[in-house]
Amino acid sequence: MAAIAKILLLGSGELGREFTISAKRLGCHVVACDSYAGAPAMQMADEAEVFAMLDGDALRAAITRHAPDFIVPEVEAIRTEVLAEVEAEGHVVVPSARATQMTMNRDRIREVAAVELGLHTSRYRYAESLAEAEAGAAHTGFPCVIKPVMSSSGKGQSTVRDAGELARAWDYAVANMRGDRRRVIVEQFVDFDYEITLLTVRTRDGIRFCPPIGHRQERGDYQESWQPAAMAAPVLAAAQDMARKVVDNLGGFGLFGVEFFVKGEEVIFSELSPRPHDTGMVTLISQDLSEFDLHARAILGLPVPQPRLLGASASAVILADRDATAFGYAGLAEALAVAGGDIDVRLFGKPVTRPWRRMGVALARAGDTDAARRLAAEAASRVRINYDN
Ligand SMILES: Nc1ncnc2c1ncn2[C@@H]1O[C@H](COP(=O)(O)OP(=O)(O)OP(=O)(O)O)[C@@H](O)[C@H]1O
Ligand SMILES: NCC(=O)N[C@@H]1O[C@H](COP(=O)([O-])[O-])[C@@H](O)[C@H]1O
Ligand SMILES: [Mg+2]
Repeated sequence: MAAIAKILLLGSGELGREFTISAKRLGCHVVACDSYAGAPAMQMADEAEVFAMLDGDALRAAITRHAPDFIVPEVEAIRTEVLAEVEAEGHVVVPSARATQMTMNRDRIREVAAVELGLHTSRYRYAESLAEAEAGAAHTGFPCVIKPVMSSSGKGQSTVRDAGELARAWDYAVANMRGDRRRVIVEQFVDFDYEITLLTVRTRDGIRFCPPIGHRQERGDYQESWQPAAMAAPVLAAAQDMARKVVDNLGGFGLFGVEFFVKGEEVIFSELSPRPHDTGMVTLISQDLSEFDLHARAILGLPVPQPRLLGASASAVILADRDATAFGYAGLAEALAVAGGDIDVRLFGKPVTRPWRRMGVALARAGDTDAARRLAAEAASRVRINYDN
């Protein structure tokens, strides 16, 4: 194999797809894995493997069969105990088996951040029953946010305004949690002014920060993001200091998406991804090196320069609204014709639609972030999904 490195990619969604493109440009061989065939990254990769990554035996078999130089998780739902075992046997897990274990479970990363590192977080309690959730809410006060400790993209998450809504939130969390732990975190609702993702790259030559990314979420899932987010210098410095502490604790090399809420001068750590972040897709148009390029370079031990911002930019998601296997796209030309800035679109090639499933993203670069957000939203709205059934 005349590749510079072999990568086993665990998870093959849109983030893995762009990462695969970045890694392949640098001469890597990529084996893309996920639980279904034809996943976005598989369409770009050298090889594909379909299996349940929470199945420890299947995961270990894939690692043994491919003997990769780097194991690169792309989703959280992975049998991370196996990653810890193979790391101990000499495999390289990106960024580290510890990082994947801590971030797969909200309670574990919360303990690292709030207890071990003493970072400022929202008030919280864990609960394994409705009665414990009620006690948790008594501790946080209302409103509070209930989330399964194992979930992502807002799945199973709800905001509870009063005690009467708790039972429904508990049931919803239990019904939508993944993995095998019936546990939720009850978090104080933070009435933040804005929230950011701070893309933080841990390289052999030290830490690099991308300019902060602002974003807006609905149903716990991201709708639009923009870069740079306007922040006072001391507030950004405080976030950078916290991000540095967390990624140094987790260890390894690669890019992390560290999430914060900001209220006035107060910076509240929320959570992080030890991998490229969905809100960071804006870097596909905003930076000379995207978050995917930075992740690839950091993993491979290549030089990682300070990323350069090319201009104020934004991303806006393109969502499906129903279940379908037969569908097509229209309006791409109209989207790319949006005037007033530089426009681009990514369609992920997902084989089926679901209500709210992210199928693509529109990107825009303009004079300022407000203009970029307007253009990205306009471009996203012009891409239509035509359902045949
Ligand atoms: N305690 C809170 N107070 C106010 N808003 C919150 C709180 N927790 C979560 N949110 C809102 O919900 C969004 C999603 O929450 P969080 O990042 O914890 O979920 P997630 O499922 O891990 O999402 P992702 O995987 O996309 O990062 C946050 O970005 C924020 O907008
Ligand atoms: N917030 C995490 C996130 O955005 N993850 C991205 O979504 C994919 C799953 O999408 P799907 O649910 O449409 O298959 C994941 O594979 C990853 O690329
Ligand atoms: Mg999040």
